[in-house]
Amino acid sequence: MHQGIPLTEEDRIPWLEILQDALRESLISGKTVVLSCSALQKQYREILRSADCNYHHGSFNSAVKFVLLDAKAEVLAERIDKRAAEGKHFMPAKLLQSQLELLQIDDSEAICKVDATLNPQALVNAIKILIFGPRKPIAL
Ligand SMILES: Nc1ncnc2c1ncn2[C@@H]1O[C@H](COP(=O)(O)OP(=O)(O)OP(=O)(O)O)[C@@H](O)[C@H]1O
Ligand SMILES: O=C(O)[C@H](O)[C@@H](O)[C@H](O)[C@H](O)CO
Repeated sequence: MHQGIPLTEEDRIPWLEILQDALRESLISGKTVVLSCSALQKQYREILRSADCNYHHGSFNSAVKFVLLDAKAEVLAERIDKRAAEGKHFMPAKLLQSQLELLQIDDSEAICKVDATLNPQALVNAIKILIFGPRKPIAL
């Protein structure tokens, strides 16, 4: 990617399988974890959902939940350019288009979307509500 060449399926699958193992370990030990991963395609997300030993392929009902940090291409391009200018990241902005072309979200997956232009704390709050539901008022 650093050289401006997108990854291939063959590059991604073994990596996703390593992530699946890491998620499975966390699920088995009862830990709640956040995994940040592009998981652009439905088939990639299925690999991660299968970290839940009870997962039935295609049911989308897994202990592994997905949240899409949703932003327009222009916002993403601006952020990538800024990062590249600071020399902080391996991915050149010219790879953004191929990433967006690969991003495939199927409505039936019911993936939670949050507006990635919110500030980080507002994003965390929104994600917590989507995953765990609203906080219950404390009974007096
Ligand atoms: N909510 C936000 N508001 C404003 N800027 C943000 C926000 N989230 C991220 N950014 C900026 O966008 C850039 C990318 O953010 P970050 O490195 O967290 O993304 P990432 O998805 O983890 O990236 P990658 O997977 O490519 O490493 C950074 O310059 C960061 O400061
Ligand atoms: O599968 C891929 O093509 C990669 O995981 C990418 O998605 C990037 O690494 C990411 O966009 C930058 O963080």
